[in-house]
Amino acid sequence: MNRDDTFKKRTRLNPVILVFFGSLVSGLIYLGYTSSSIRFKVQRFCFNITKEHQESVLLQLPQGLSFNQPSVVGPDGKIVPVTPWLAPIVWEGTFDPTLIDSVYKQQNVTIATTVFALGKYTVFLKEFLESAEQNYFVGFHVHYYIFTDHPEEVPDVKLGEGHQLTVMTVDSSNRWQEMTLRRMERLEKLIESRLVKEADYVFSLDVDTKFYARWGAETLGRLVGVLHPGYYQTPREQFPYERRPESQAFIPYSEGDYYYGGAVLGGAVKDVYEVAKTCREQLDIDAAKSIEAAWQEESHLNKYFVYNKPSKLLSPEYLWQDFKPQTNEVKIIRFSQVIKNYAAVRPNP
Ligand SMILES: CC(=O)N[C@H]1[C@@H](OP(=O)(O)OP(=O)(O)OC[C@H]2O[C@@H](n3ccc(=O)[nH]c3=O)[C@H](O)[C@@H]2O)O[C@H](CO)[C@H](O)[C@@H]1O
Ligand SMILES: [Mn+2]
Repeated sequence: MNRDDTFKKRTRLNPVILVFFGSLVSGLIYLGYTSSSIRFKVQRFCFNITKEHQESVLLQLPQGLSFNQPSVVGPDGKIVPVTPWLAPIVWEGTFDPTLIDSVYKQQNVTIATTVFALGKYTVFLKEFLESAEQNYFVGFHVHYYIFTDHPEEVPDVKLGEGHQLTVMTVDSSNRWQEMTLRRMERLEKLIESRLVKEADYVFSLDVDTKFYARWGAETLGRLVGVLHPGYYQTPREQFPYERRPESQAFIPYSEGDYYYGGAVLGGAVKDVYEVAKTCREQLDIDAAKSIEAAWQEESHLNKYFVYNKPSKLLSPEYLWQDFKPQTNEVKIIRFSQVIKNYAAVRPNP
């Protein structure tokens, strides 16, 4: 058969093939409109594409860009509910708790929560866990991972439905700075070994804290940081960012929008992994040069957030300090640092 014959054969076959595929396609379209299961699959497929797209948008910023510092409370005393890159700032009154919980319940999400209690900090666990059980993601799947060098001191707190706790025994350190900054490395490893399979979202929280009010699905997002209660009305050149250029956490006086607290870091497992891994790498570079940033991992977290913007910010309602009097703009204190005697709980000054 020469090339011409093949060509003729193909052209002769074409109408048959066309009719066949034509009926197949119209049949599928018909089924698509009549069969609910196919329609459901088509809808799910489209939904996944949209979701994937929205969730993967990284909010990166080049270094050296000049921009004005945004305010958190306006001159009229009113709260500002959004950042200049259009991320929500979660305040009381900006969300409907029942509605937002229902939205995330549909997705059957699991929230991993890492808490470090090394050395004498195990004393904070009881109040932390008891108050969390009253307020923190009530009715959701929550898995606490308690990292400690004293597993026998983890209190037996009754957990609500869907909540579970795993004790992770780790080596002791003799410097408090070491305990706080190694959280990044331990979080990174935990995500690699377990959380990728066990959770959708993860929060890393300070243990010297207490919940006073609801903390629910309004805090979920791709990458979540909290505004530090001590600096949300401070000019950025006075932020306690690391200012020595030798440190990887260095931020120039003309940059940075907010000062974030190291006590809360959260988001989707994959996005928090990027933060933990990057901060751990930067901490390692600093350690090799014998530099420790002003506020350890909090300084590195702030550096990360200046150039990789969080997709959601929690207002200081989500990180207060018990010694700080409540202010007008803060209608509800949800989570707060308890008053601690530094000399009594830390192993070194
Ligand atoms: C409110 C807030 O944002 N606090 C941050 C701030 O001071 P803080 O005074 O809150 O630091 P901190 O003493 O609470 O240490 C941070 C956390 O490390 C753990 N820990 C620390 C010491 C110890 O002996 N055992 C132990 O388990 C524990 O989970 C504790 O909550 O700066 C720290 C870094 O310098 C962290 O970024 C804190 O999150
Ligand atoms: Mn603390």
